[in-house]
Amino acid sequence: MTEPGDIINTGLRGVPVASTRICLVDGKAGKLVYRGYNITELAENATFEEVAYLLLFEHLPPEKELADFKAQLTQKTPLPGQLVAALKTRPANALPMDILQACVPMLANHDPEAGDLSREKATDTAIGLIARFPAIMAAWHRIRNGLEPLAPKPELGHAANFLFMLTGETPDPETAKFMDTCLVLHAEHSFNASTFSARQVASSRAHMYAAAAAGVGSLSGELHGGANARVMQMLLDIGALDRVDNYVESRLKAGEKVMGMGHAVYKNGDPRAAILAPMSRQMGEKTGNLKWYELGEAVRKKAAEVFRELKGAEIYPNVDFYSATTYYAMGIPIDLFTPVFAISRISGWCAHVIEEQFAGAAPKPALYRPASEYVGEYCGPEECEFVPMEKRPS
Ligand SMILES: CC(=O)SCCNC(=O)CCNC(=O)[C@H](O)C(C)(C)COP(=O)(O)OP(=O)(O)OC[C@H]1O[C@@H](n2cnc3c(N)ncnc32)[C@H](O)[C@@H]1OP(=O)(O)O
Ligand SMILES: O=C([O-])CC(=O)C(=O)O
Repeated sequence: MTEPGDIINTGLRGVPVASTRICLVDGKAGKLVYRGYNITELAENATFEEVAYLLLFEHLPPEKELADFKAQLTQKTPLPGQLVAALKTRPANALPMDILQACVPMLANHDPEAGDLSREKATDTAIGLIARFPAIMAAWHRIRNGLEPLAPKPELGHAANFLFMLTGETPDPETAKFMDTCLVLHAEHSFNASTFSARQVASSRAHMYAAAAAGVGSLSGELHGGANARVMQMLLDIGALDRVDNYVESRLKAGEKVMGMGHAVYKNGDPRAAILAPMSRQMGEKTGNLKWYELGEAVRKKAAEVFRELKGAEIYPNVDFYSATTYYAMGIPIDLFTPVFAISRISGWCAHVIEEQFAGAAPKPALYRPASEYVGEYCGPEECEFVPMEKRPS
């Protein structure tokens, strides 16, 4: 309950609700840091497996620990047969993010220790979820196309294996590297909506699977991870450079959003977009089709110009803007763009669940329970008197 004069922070923008050692998002400086390491350094030098390890275990892995971690990922990747059988009963037009979200509690069903709330178990479940998210999405894509799921190849890295399990072809090293970098860039982002959802569920001491399923649901929305698919749909709708100005102007003037632009925290640009932009161009060059990169650039410039005119402020592309054209050039189906985000972000969610439940920095995490202002009805000055069914107006 609120008191008169209380300020209502819809969206909790800028309201600190926890301390975290996992990630710094510095909106003013346009800086992103995972456990002390700048994202630019990580994108250039680290693999997704190293980053996932860093997020979960709080340090970069020495060689042997990384080898063990990769072996655990490979060992945990195969899906329970009954889960694959269940996927075969789903309608082919089911949304992939719904499929992914539904599979998370199914994995819990097949884990006899799901209810073990120890830190060791949470870490083990985390590795299992990181291993299986790509397997679930690749299996689902093949099943909906009438194909059998594929087992991973132990000699491939996480990113390359996802592409292999999806397409049945081992990706070329450059494409595999780009996908790996995309996974590094999407792994973590402090208290974004999906991570907050996962932490909020974990704060009730629910298990890792319950928190991860909440994360998937939150990420699916078009204002969050779902924006990458919406960016590509927008570019396809526009279709040609000479239609960009009209499309962007009419959208912004009607008070509608240009997807992939703007950010709740970065007001001077998203550092991940700066890394992804050249990757999107290079993937376009590699496939001999720069059309979507160039169309994106035209949208970005026009949106910034019209936004400045309308609001007197700058707007920049976010991580979802260039990942869209990068994935499209890689041949990833549009409805799998957001699942690719989830395949990476599961590592951040898991690190946050562990922090929330076992490793919180001071002040110690608490069950999330914000307040709300009641603006509903009373019947006069008092609560309403209960009306029996026969006396209610029809
Ligand atoms: C991984 C991620 O989740 S990154 C974000 C992915 N989402 C998108 O790309 C969807 C498009 N972008 C947006 O909707 C927004 O930029 C958000 C929700 C991400 C962040 O919004 P915020 O900056 O926190 O706040 P807010 O919604 O108040 O934006 C400020 C103003 O800019 C406008 N604005 C922000 N982004 C956009 C946009 N992409 N297109 C048009 N207008 C926009 C808002 O409508 C608002 O206008 P108003 O003051 O007249 O109401
Ligand atoms: O932090 C946010 O609000 C959204 C975001 O960029 C992310 O989750 O990667």
